[in-house]
Amino acid sequence: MVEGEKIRVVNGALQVPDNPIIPFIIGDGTGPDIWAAASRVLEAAVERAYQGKKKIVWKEILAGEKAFNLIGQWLPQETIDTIREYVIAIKGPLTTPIGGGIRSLNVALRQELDLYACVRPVRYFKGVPSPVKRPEDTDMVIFRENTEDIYAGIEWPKGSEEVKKVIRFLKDEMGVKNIRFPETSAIGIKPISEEGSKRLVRAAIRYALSEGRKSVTLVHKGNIMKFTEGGFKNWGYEVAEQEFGDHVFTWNQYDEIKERKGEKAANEAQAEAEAQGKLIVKDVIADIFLQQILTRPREFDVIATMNLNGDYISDALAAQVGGIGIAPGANINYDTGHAVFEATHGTAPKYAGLDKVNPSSVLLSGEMMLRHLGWHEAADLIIGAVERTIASKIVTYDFARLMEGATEVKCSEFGDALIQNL
Ligand SMILES: NC(=O)C1=CN([C@@H]2O[C@H](COP(=O)(O)OP(=O)(O)OC[C@H]3O[C@@H](n4cnc5c(N)ncnc54)[C@H](OP(=O)(O)O)[C@@H]3O)[C@@H](O)[C@H]2O)C=CC1
Ligand SMILES: O=C(O)CCC(=O)C(=O)O
Ligand SMILES: [Mg+2]
Repeated sequence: MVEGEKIRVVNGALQVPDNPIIPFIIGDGTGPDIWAAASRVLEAAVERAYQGKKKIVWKEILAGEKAFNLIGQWLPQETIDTIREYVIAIKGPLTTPIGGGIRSLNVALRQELDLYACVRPVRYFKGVPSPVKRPEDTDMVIFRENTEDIYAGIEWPKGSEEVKKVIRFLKDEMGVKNIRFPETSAIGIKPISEEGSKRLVRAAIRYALSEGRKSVTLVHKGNIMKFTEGGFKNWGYEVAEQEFGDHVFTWNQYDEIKERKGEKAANEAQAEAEAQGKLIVKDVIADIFLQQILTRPREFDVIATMNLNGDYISDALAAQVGGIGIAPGANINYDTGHAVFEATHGTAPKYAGLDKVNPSSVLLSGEMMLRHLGWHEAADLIIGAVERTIASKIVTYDFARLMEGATEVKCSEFGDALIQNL
């Protein structure tokens, strides 16, 4: 019998008791190692911040290999129902086989619970080894659409009756002539909707305004995928202009002024908007964006993008501030209040059970969770502990191999060091 109380959503706001029950999924591969270390740090931070007045009551829920081995199901309905009931959860990584087998359980959870925003902050901790000269210039928050795009999993394999039917339909009824090798093509579908795009961009803009961020950049490949990724860009500007009015200035507005009054007037309008502290909503094509985050990261702040772009961008940006070992995230539905916190990285199978990898990503996902609950004091303690531990050069293998004079410690020992530094 688990003691504790449920978190509730009342009139759109989270009501967090002092002893909230928080379901967790331990995860596959390195999941058990990082969860063991991170959960101890989270508990210690809460204890230190509130001296027993607040306490998390963990409730394990099953998914992935553990669920399959115990009850023969990869993602039990009970797990989804429990997260729905308890509102907030945290999870370790889950394995997805490549080229066949089950579809991603991570994606399934996001879709089942309609956790439409994958929020991944990317910030630098002093002392972390990085491949770029000024890693501190990278300070961005990715808002990745989490329920649509090719992650909808609508695809058919080469040679199947289904793919033959789809190709026949495309050729005979839709007049499609440019499937280069129809006999040997697999086909996938990319749904991108106005609702899905708008709710994601809306969340990104609200976040940017509430956090005093300077810009939201819509990242897309709308030059090639005109109606899907191009639609995302257009709907993004629409939501910015129609719903946030005077609080924003968009590059769409810039273009309109430029067309009517010339470039000088458009530049002046943007400069005035910036001087007034308005949020700049701009867009960039995804390929050049991947260059510019390296060459001029200071120009980017909050990023709003679709599912696949967001997946690539998350790992690329994580590298700039020290890698996937220190890359947290959250999957959030801002309308229902449901949120599942999880690291950006996967199961890192070659390190499973070695007590080796960096637990910081799942720990910092927990730190995001504490902030989400309004437990800022405990969250601040964790940030301080990460800063101090890295400054003392006590680090896991991923940082140690790139640092001079570092003491390499195990995953669990890094957890111990963090607790000492709380
Ligand atoms: N949300 C989720 O649950 C996710 C699940 N996955 C799944 O995970 C599985 C493995 O995916 P893969 O592509 O190998 O990606 P992973 O992120 O699991 O691992 C790739 C590499 O990243 C580094 N890494 C990962 N985690 C850590 C950590 N905690 N500390 C330090 N370094 C770390 C390691 O680098 P190095 O080798 O340099 O030491 C590792 O070999 C797949 O089944 C995939 O589908 C993937 C992403 C997210
Ligand atoms: O579901 C998976 O296996 C991969 C997910 C992923 O890469 C991500 O969420 O960033
Ligand atoms: Mg990924």
